[in-house]
Amino acid sequence: MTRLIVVSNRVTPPTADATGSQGGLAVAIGEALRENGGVWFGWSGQRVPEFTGQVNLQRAGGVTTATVDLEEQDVDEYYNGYANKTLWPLFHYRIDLTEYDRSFDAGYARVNQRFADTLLPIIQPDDIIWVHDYHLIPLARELRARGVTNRIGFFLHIPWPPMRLLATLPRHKELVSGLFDYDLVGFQTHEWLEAFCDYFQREADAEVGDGVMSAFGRTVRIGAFPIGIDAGAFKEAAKSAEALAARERMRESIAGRQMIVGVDRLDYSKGLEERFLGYERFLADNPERCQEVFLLQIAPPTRSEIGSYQEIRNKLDALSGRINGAYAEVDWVPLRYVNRGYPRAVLAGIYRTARLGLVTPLRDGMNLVAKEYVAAQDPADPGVLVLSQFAGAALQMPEALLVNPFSQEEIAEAIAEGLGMRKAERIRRWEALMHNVESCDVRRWRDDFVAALEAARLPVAMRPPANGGQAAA
Ligand SMILES: O=P(O)(O)OC[C@H]1O[C@H](O[C@H]2O[C@H](CO)[C@@H](O)[C@H](O)[C@H]2O)[C@H](O)[C@@H](O)[C@@H]1O
Ligand SMILES: O=c1ccn([C@@H]2O[C@H](COP(=O)(O)OP(=O)(O)O)[C@@H](O)[C@H]2O)c(=O)[nH]1
Repeated sequence: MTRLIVVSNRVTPPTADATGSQGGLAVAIGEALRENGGVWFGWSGQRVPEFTGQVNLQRAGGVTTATVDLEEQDVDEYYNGYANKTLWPLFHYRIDLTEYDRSFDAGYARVNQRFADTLLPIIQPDDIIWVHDYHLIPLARELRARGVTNRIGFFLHIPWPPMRLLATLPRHKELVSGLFDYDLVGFQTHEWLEAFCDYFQREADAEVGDGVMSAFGRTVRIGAFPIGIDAGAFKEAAKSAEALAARERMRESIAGRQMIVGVDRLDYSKGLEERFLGYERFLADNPERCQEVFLLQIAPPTRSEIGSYQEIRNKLDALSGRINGAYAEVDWVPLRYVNRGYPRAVLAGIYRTARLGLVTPLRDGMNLVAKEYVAAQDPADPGVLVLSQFAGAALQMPEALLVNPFSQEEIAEAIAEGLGMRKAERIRRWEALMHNVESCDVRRWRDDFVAALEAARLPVAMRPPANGGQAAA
């Protein structure tokens, strides 16, 4: 039987959910592998004085993980450096925050080589290999150089930037041409897929056909595969004992008010500063209503060794203090700003209690929180989703109140509209949103990608379309 090997920077076993520290990629991969078997390979998250290449195999929650520790310099140059100081801001259109440093390039190349060396003995002839995200763009090239002929697919969880932004990256073509060593390259949306094609057409005279692109003498399959959640499990999680306890706790503290909720890693791409300003505008514009409302913002710190993340945290500390200082009363604070993570079952209970889900990233590959908020709602009395038009999820969720997250006015108006929305309208919108969350779930994402990867070397006439989510996106 074909075995699936998933490779991502971080490997978070399913048991880690108790800490609430998972990002969306970890959540989605855990769910995908639990059913299929296979191995999840990547960094353990541990730092050691010297890289040994020793692989730690573990089985937890139905998933086999194979992890390696990285040395301090690797973490600095590869994870904090090239991945998160260079590629992350650049791919989220933030060239003002992008740092270019040759030592980062070297560390990034070294870790990709180390991943290839340690993964090599695990690979069996019929395995298909699925590589995730911007940390590992050169991995297929490294594996091919070591003689690996298995099918290898790549999925980018974050946006693909416009050509003119990508061109600001030193040696950009050298980096991204590595994607032609994969058999299939997938994106969250057609918008990112188009930007990808545009780059190679302009920079490498690529030819784009039906689900394929040719350049550098090679042809790669391409497609859009929007990631989803395990909607059924999340719906159930919202009714679990943990969720019920969270709802009870929230109900007491809400004291009859309407709760707005935001849940995001503390990342500048999530638009938290603009969100707080939009909410402040709502408070200023609606003095008669504001004490009936509060915003709960859950924002676990992330990548906190990086200066731009320390800066956004400082800004949000100051801004939340300013808003509460200006508006709070002895028995009410407008903004509950919480810098810690919660398990998803607890989040499910919190989402269900909130009248409004506020999801306003400035740029986001997909955004699973938007889908989780919808899945957790009570069908008979659902809340309203306010969603940034710049999240990948917006293409699939047009029934949300879509906003430009850079506009304080639009955020303030959407909050007012959402809080005042009549039940019939809330139900109508929620049913349409839920239909999409359920039909484009994490299983469909996995099945579509894996089927396209399995078929990647078939003659064109025998291939299924490599456009998994096209109809839904
Ligand atoms: O591993 P970290 O550095 O702590 O970051 C967590 C993850 O963040 C990013 O998630 C992306 O994937 C989500 C699922 O596809 C998507 O909904 C979201 O829009 C993306 O930002 C990152 O891409 C992952 O590699 C990280 O693991
Ligand atoms: O305290 C928290 C905050 C977030 N999450 C989960 O982390 C994921 C965030 O995924 P998303 O795609 O929204 O953004 P990312 O962090 O991957 O950029 C979602 O599944 C959240 O439920 C969590 O488990 N606990």
